[in-house]
Amino acid sequence: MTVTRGLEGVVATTSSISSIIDDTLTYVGYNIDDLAENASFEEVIYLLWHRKLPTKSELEVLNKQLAENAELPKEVLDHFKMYPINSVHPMAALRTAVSLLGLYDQDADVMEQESNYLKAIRLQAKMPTIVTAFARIRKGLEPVAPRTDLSFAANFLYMLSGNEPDAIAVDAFNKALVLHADHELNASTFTARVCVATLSDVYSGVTAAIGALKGPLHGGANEAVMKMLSEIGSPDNVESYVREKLANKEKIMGFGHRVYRQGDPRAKHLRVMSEKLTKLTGEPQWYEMSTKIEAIVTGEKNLPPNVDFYSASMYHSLGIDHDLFTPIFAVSRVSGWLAHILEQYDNNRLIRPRADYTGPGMQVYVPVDQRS
Ligand SMILES: CC(=O)SCCNC(=O)CCNC(=O)[C@H](O)C(C)(C)COP(=O)(O)OP(=O)(O)OC[C@H]1O[C@@H](n2cnc3c(N)ncnc32)[C@H](O)[C@@H]1OP(=O)(O)O
Ligand SMILES: O=C([O-])CC(=O)C(=O)O
Repeated sequence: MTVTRGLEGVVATTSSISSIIDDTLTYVGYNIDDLAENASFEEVIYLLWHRKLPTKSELEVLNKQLAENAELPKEVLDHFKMYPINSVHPMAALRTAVSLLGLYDQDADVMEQESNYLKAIRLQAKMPTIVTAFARIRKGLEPVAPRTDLSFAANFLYMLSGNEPDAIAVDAFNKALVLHADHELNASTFTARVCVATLSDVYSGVTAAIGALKGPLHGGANEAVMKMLSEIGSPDNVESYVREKLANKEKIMGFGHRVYRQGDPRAKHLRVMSEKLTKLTGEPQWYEMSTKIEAIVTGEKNLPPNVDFYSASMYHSLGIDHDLFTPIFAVSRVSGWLAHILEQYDNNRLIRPRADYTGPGMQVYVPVDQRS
């Protein structure tokens, strides 16, 4: 057997959702640069789920469906109050809440295409409400109910703070949502597809994907980047901190990628937003530190920053708690997970690779009282 560690380079499925070819990322053939500059996140959701950009009326229907489904069942809100609120990570809370939502969806196990599409809408609509409600409840604040007249990006920021966000914040947050929406067969998307390929339900697929996104080698890296920036504390400390880490063969979070070689095309958009927002908030040191880190890691290791690097300082500048960065990634990426889950159902085959066994050869069972 030939083992490909980490399945590097293995092509495990066909997909018509997003592609990475020669370091260019496209969603259904649209370059990510074009979408980041021009599209609303709602348009991107439609694009990923229907493989075409919506007409005005199609977009209005989707917006209405998302708005109408954003409220959480009371049971889910009450459940948050039972969590060990001061120690639980919001990604664990999100994973649990999505699983719990499945209990209150009577159609959770209905496997028809239309039913699965409607579940996709319900889940996409509720993800921001879960993340923001949990973020408030743990601070002793009441959750803020979703509004039907705000965009997806504006509604998230509104539910988080209780105040209507300004246009600059909404634009930046919308761009971040667009940039994180899908990424071919990344680890969490693959996890979702493996899960539903057993013909398990949509809630199970998304719950599994959240678990995979949580790790610091994947979506959890954005929070880890902010932890690193906070530890470094000032641009003057960057040089010694980074060089010591590299000398100890430790990884610098937010750098490197399994697929991109020249660089992650999403990072430049986040870099621009990080520069703008850190200046606006009077904390340019976060951006300055980030660019210094980039210069050293790129120079020493030839590793460019990935999507998680500049998103950290950008989200920080929006006043968002650091442990909400990865849940925000999930709020966007669930659109991609759901697109892949629906695609998997449409052309399903169980995903079941092999393992090259390296344990002992045949052994004879010895009863427990005869073992030394
Ligand atoms: C949304 C996302 O998931 S984007 C990725 C987010 N993750 C991170 O930012 C975490 C930091 N980066 C990493 O750990 C890796 O680059 C990954 C997980 C993204 C990709 O991993 P892989 O393709 O398996 O590469 P692997 O970890 O084998 O690294 C290859 C070599 O580059 C080095 N390397 C890779 N990333 C880094 C890094 N961030 N800092 C320092 N060295 C690194 C490794 O140490 C290894 O060196 P070696 O060959 O001398 O042992
Ligand atoms: O594709 C990957 O391996 C990780 C990544 O950048 C993403 O999921 O956005």
